[in-house]
Formats: sequence, structure tokens, C-alpha cells
Amino acid sequence: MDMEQVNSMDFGEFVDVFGNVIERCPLIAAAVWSQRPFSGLEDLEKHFSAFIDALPQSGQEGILRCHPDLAGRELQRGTLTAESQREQSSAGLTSLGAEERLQLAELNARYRARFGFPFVLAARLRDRDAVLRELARRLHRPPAQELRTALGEVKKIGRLRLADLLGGDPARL
Ligand SMILES: NC(=O)N[C@H]1NC(=O)NC1=O
Repeated sequence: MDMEQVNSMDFGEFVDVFGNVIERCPLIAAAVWSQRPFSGLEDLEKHFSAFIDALPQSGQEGILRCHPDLAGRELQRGTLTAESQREQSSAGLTSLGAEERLQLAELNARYRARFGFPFVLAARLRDRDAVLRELARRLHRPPAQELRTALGEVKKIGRLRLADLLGGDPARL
């Protein structure tokens, strides 16, 4: 898909294609569509990012709450989005042993109790040991700093998903 094709999409097509760039937040793609034409992948990514940055804290936390837990109930039930399933699988989270799954569930619950939103991290960029390490590390950080980090991870996930859709190199975004 090239930018000319992206820029010629009507609203419905655009939201169909880019609606899950930010997990379960098609509203963001709907808002970004009005900013077309886009000069390239980087430009498109900037618009997603700017929308997130412009939200009040309640909206930013809402975005985080739209994310499924890593190796959580949705994975067990098979109800993850296709993108999330692929990402969690690439970090080895779909093949955890019972003990690791329990450890992750316990840390996820502690994280959610402390911050009020789920632990979010770009799973494709880590293996399962790194996921556990990061979770244990971020659990103790000040809430304002943690919100910033978590939103940074949402943007990384979005950048990788955009690069998948547009055939770009995410490292060069
Ligand atoms: N909780 C969480 O980080 N979920 C996300 N991470 C990722 O890479 N895909 C997701 O759905």
C-alpha cells in the first residue's frame, strides 16, 4: 500500500484499515483521517501520536485500558485482536508454562491495582524474560512517569502496526 492509496481512502476504508493501529481505539484513526493528505509513513505516525498527546489524562488512561493484559484472560479465551495475538505470540507469551503465567498474572494485577490501568509494553520488541523484568521494574515507578512510559509503548505498538500495513521499516520511522 502506498501513500497515494492511503490518501485516496474514504473515511470508512481508512478506519477499516487503520482502526486498530491503536489497540481498540478506532476513534483515533477516525480523527486522523481528517488530517489527510499525509506525506508519508512518518507523517501519518505523527498524527496518531499528536492525537494521543493532546488528550486529557483521563483519555490517555482510557487508551491504556483498551489494551488486553499480556498473557491474560483474553489470550486464554482466544478473544485478542489479530494484531495483539501476533505480538504476544512473538514475545513467547502464548506458550508460557503454568508458573510463568501465574507470575505474570500476579504482577499484572499488582500493576493494575497501583496505577488503575493495565501494564502495556510493545511485546514484539521483547522476549518473555524481558517482559517480566520490565513489569517488575515499572511497578515501582511514580504514576506520572509510568503514564508517560506506557503511552510511549502504545506509540511503539502503533508504529510497528503502521509499518506492517504500509510495508515500511519501523526502525526508520
Ligand atoms: N498489555 C499490552 O501491552 N498489550 C499490548 N502489547 C502489545 O504488544 N500488544 C498488545 O495488545
